[in-house]
Amino acid sequence: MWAELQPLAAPCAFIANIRDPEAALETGRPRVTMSSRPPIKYVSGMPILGDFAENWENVKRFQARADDILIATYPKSGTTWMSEIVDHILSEGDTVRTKRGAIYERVPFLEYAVPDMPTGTERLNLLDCQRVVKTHLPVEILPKCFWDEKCKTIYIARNAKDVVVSYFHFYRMAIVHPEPGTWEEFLQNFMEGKVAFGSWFNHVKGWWNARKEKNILYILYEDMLENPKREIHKVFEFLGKKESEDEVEKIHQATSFQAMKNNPMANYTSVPGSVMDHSVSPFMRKGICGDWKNHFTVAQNEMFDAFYRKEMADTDLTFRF
Ligand SMILES: Nc1ncnc2c1ncn2[C@@H]1O[C@H](COP(=O)(O)OS(=O)(=O)O)[C@@H](OP(=O)(O)O)[C@H]1O
Repeated sequence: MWAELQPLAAPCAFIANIRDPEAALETGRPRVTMSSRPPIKYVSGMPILGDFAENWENVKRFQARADDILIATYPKSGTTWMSEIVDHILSEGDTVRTKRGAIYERVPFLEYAVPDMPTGTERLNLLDCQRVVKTHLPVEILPKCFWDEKCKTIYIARNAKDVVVSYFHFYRMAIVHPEPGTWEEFLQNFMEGKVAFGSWFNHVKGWWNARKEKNILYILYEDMLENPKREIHKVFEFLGKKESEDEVEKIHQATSFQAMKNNPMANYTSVPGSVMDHSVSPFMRKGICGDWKNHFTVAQNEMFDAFYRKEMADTDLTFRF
């Protein structure tokens, strides 16, 4: 299945390696066979996709490198967008390089594990160039090696209401998740932190607090929507790279919602249909702020707001909806 993905123009050695999943397999990982919609399991008290849980030992054993750049998010908060931006910055205008592989190959997902595909750690271990690592882990569960190595970390947070809507549609289309149930049920599970990667509230607050001590650039999805070039400048500066207006403009164009939606290297259409079904809901769905208004009823909104006020009472972190 993996070998059937589209050919790549690959200046980076790892791409050739990851086309051969057998060569990439880590010793000791049990071979899991595809069962659609495996149930959620728990690791370190956090709900996680069943197949990811089975691979957890490899995540714990992962070795970060000092020049790794970590992109951390709660799911559906702009991870892919920021991944594309960072890969463009590191590629210094080389548009062949930014097309060398799908986004999950260029920026592997640390804890990723689904049957018959290389795991995130397998992909990362094979990279011989500077690595950009994606993770959805809450700050308290992130492997300590990232802090030991003082890796630069970019955290992107998005308002909870748009996240839960985006996540609901993602659960529907990405069949490695359990059934989402009805919208009402999913919203309840989200509020109770029973969806994969747990509580949005703890996630965004945990990383917000960690930024006081660690090397973390904390970015809001809504700020990226409002002024993408301003936020791209911030990323350049954080990574210690000099930029020209022309470069920023080119990255802005290449990472717009429409450009990424049309880019098979960014839009996840190369993922096997047994993992993501874009006919149910495309990965690049709407990319806006405020779509929650098309999903929440008035009663759901009032209930959510009351819960939100309680959960966010102990933080100065604020969002635009
Ligand atoms: N360039 C750009 N501009 C604006 N919005 C964008 C962009 N790229 C991705 N997106 C939107 O981000 C949502 C997916 O989030 P993630 O990439 O974090 O998803 S994942 O957790 O890694 O699966 C998902 O949001 P929704 O459209 O609301 O579902 C994507 O459409």
